[in-house]
Amino acid sequence: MSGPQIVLVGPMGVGKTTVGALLAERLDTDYRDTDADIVAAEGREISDIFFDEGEQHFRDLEREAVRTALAEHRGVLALGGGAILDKDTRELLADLPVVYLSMEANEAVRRTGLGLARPLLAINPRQQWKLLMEERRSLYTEVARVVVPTDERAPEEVAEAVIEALELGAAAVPGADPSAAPGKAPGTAPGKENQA
Ligand SMILES: Nc1ncnc2c1ncn2[C@@H]1O[C@H](COP(=O)(O)OP(=O)(O)O)[C@@H](O)[C@H]1O
Ligand SMILES: O=C(O)C1=C[C@@H](OP(=O)(O)O)[C@@H](O)[C@H](O)C1
Ligand SMILES: [Mg+2]
Repeated sequence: MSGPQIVLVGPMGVGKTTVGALLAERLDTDYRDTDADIVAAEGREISDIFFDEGEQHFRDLEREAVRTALAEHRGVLALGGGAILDKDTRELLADLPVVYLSMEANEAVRRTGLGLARPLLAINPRQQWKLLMEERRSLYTEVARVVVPTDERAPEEVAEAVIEALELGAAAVPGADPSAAPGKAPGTAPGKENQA
């Protein structure tokens, strides 16, 4: 199958970057993060791009970064939290092993903390996070094959739950034949039965 082995989506601070790197290590594959790709290509921090040129310019860069990464990368890929706002991106994600990492609002505020690294949460983070989730929750669910809640789970436990949810366990065992691992039917709508 072409495309990344795992694509992580979910809100800011849920742990896509942290868990993505752990997953790549566990699965002995490469890790890539579209936020990092944008920072490297532009030579500037995301907060500077937001403040200097505005969110829409960032979204344009993000759409291209996601398209390129989906075409090139075969390991674990983490997207920025707002990447799924773009319809073309959502279409590209159809039938890929997309995992929605979810969490509750209290945990989100704890994990993102104060600071300017995430410009959309720079002012009134709790209310902003709630508003963003009202807009985005159904989009994360739409693109995801499985949902993995992260509340009260350490990053290593989240990584383990992702591997179980995608039934990649055999691939994590040295010497095992990954092609023997059963896969979920592509496009399965995530409901309770797909929560890990
Ligand atoms: N499962 C977890 N439990 C507690 N803290 C976490 C967990 N996953 C990530 N974090 C912390 O939350 C913050 C945001 O994580 P990050 O991986 O950057 O999220 P994202 O890429 O989804 O925005 C980091 O400080 C990270 O150490
Ligand atoms: O949700 C968003 O709109 C954003 C999420 C961020 O990535 P993380 O989800 O990795 O924090 C980053 O792309 C930018 O600050 C915008
Ligand atoms: Mg991130």
